[in-house]
Amino acid sequence: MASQPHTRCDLMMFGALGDLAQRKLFPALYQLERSGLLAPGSRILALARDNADTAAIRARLGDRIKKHVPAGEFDAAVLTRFLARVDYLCLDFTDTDGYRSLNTWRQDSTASLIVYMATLPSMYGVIARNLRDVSCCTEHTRVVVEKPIGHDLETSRVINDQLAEVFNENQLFRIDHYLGKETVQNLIALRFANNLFASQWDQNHISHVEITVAESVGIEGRWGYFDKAGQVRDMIQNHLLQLLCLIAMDPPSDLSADSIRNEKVKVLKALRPITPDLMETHLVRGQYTAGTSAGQPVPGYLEEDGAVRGSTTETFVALKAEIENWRWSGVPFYIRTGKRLPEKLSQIIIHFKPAPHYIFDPDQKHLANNKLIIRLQPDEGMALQILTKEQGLDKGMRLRQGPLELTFSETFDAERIPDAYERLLWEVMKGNQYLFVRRDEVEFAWRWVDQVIRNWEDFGLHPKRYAAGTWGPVAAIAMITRDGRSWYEDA
Ligand SMILES: NC(=O)C1=CN([C@@H]2O[C@H](COP(=O)(O)OP(=O)(O)OC[C@H]3O[C@@H](n4cnc5c(N)ncnc54)[C@H](OP(=O)(O)O)[C@@H]3O)[C@@H](O)[C@H]2O)C=CC1
Ligand SMILES: O=C1O[C@H](COP(=O)(O)O)[C@@H](O)[C@H](O)[C@H]1O
Repeated sequence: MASQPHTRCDLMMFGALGDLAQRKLFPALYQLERSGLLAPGSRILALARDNADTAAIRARLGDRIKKHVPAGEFDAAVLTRFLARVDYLCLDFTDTDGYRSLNTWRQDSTASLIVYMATLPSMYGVIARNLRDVSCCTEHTRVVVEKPIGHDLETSRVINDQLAEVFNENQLFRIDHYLGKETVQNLIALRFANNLFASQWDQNHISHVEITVAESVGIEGRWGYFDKAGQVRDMIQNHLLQLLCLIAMDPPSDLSADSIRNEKVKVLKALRPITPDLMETHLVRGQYTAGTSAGQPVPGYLEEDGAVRGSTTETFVALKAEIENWRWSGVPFYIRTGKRLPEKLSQIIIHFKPAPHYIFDPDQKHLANNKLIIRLQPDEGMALQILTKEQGLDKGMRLRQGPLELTFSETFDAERIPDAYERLLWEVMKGNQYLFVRRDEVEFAWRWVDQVIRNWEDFGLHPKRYAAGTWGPVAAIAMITRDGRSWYEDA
């Protein structure tokens, strides 16, 4: 991370007492303070509808920050310094007149204004219009909005239109927090700084790609939200498709936001629809039943707090995505993501094709594919599985598979890996949009996801059960096995 604070900012945090703000955003702002990256004079206005004063809200935020920041990174003096920047205003976001107090807080401040909408997407348009009506924003105001943008293409267009009534696209910072993860950004460095990979990155050299984003947690008290979304809307439409784009996109001509986003859009446009005739071979939906997590018994999805009996929402999905373009023709991207899987693990495996002519022991031919394993979380790093000769006089030319290994925490010691939200907030402060999602990306992703959902509904594809603590329904294993492959498991 750059070591200089950027320009002075006034940050308005709508939804300051909500789950995201308390668990992620304020701890991330605290970390920026700790790293000396909040410019002197930068201020934060916490906005929520609790009737409380600034002192009470500072105390509450202090408690939450202490709870969510690792003990070794907590410093009472930093917290005091940080909380001194925070003011609180009680506001119902629908109350237009109440917004005049925002101008009082700004007091003709010349600091850059950042508006963070950490609240329900149905509020985004309301907040935007109210800010405009009291003249609280200018064409320089930066606006951060959270995912999901809508429930489908149509509703996302409504939200995007409402935002566009007030703000230009270059003012909008649509968050996909996976883009803020250090290792996700590393995909760009890996692919475009190393000619070794750049020259091998296509259907001539790669047989298939696997993307796994597994979570061990269940619904975590968000059943009401999650049941309307499901794993495809909650994870595939945004995080997983963004990962796929970063792996599959053509080289951008530079690192500017639009160069990168143009290339990602081309990938989204080239995704093959999963039509009804492909439902049984390309898509598996799952829902967890009671099982275990970290050795403890856990309830099934339909037994969680707030659950409604009979829900057919998926908590797991595995799918085979195909990209219909020159580079990726014939290279399936196997994607799986789910809740209550055995561990938290996000990784991408690039499976290279074998050498054109094999001259070693036929019994070892199954070893012949090189693999690049990119570990996004935890234990961030990369490993290239290569073949070498077994050591020893009696071994002849027996092959052995082993990794060329790069574990970031061991190789680049001491550097703490910043949380995604720290990075993203820092980029908003700098006004850099390259880690944020442009409107057409959101809409092309919805277009693809909408047809997947429409087709499974028409087809009647119900979720298959899997016990909490397992790797999803067996059908997900069958899907890849049918193609003569298997999900990568670390030996
Ligand atoms: N939580 C998470 O881990 C993640 C959340 N997100 C997204 O972030 C956004 C916020 O999510 P989350 O924090 O979980 O949601 P919460 O419901 O916890 O927070 C939303 C906040 O908005 C407030 N709010 C709603 N309507 C009004 C209003 N009219 N006036 C004033 N305040 C209002 C709520 O206040 P009140 O309590 O008084 O109703 C609440 O504090 C959502 O878009 C969500 O999809 C994205 C990724 C992960
Ligand atoms: O956006 C979301 O992401 C989290 C997973 O994020 P991670 O950084 O912990 O991998 C997921 O649990 C949540 O359902 C989803 O809304």
